[in-house]
Amino acid sequence: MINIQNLTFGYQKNKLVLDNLNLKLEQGKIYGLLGANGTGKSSLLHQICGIIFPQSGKIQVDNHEPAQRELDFLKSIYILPEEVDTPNISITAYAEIYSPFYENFDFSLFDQLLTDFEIPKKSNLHEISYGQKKKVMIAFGIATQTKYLFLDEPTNGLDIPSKKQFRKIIASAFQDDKIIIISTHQVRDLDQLIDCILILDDKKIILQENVDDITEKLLFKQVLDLSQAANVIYSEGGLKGHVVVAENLNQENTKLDMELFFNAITVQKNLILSLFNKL
Ligand SMILES: Nc1ncnc2c1ncn2[C@@H]1O[C@H](COP(=O)(O)OP(=O)(O)OP(=O)(O)O)[C@@H](O)[C@H]1O
Repeated sequence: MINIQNLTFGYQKNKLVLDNLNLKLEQGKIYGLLGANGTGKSSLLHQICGIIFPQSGKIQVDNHEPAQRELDFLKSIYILPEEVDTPNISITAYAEIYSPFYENFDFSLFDQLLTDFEIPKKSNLHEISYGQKKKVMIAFGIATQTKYLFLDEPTNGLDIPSKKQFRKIIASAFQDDKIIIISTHQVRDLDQLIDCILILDDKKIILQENVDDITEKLLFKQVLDLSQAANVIYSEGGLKGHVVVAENLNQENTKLDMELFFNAITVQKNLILSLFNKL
């Protein structure tokens, strides 16, 4: 369980990045932390991990306060940073050196994930591409089997087949006792993987909704002509007509289009928040 109360943080005292942010996350869900560039997604994750510390407010991860950096807490959490910085050693050596910290590290799972990503484990970390490095670190993170797994922009640098593989790997590695947070502004990559969406905007989490609850209230569809859709909240025109977000007044069953939803909330923030009783 992660419980954040009135979290306030800034790199400079008079310039807050997060202001009185509240958030409660429960086990068994993959959360998508969405927000525009610079809204503070990484800063939030780094505070939950105890890498940087709040100015005020309280963060609780199970019975730990991250800023205390207790060993039991640090062992239960793995964060893949947005920028990966690796030593000049082989992948095998990396796993041997860094895995002992994680008592449930699964070497055979690590090998399997490297095979899935088509990366020879004898490769040197300085002699593979940025995308390949990122895949090694994703595989390492999953193999740690920590209760908390935070992935900051994990699909940056991954090619399209690898993004697809990433979604598959995360979905199959996920277990009910874990919390995964994937922070990104590349929302399209995460369709079908996320259980609950968190939107960070204006220094706060302005929306926390399960995907099922979003599609109960909103529908996402493609129409040739805008007159074919009622109660439209947001639309985008394209070559094949329009994609729309509309109020779901007749309990239609449609699939969440995360990118469209994110764009809609950027343009129609108050209207969408009011539908979710967040205003
Ligand atoms: N080390 C730092 N020192 C000072 N300011 C920083 C530092 N790191 C981030 N910032 C600022 O804090 C704000 C939030 O940055 P953060 O990296 O948390 O945002 P983000 O939502 O993760 O962005 P992105 O999507 O671009 O990765 C930005 O305005 C950024 O310029």
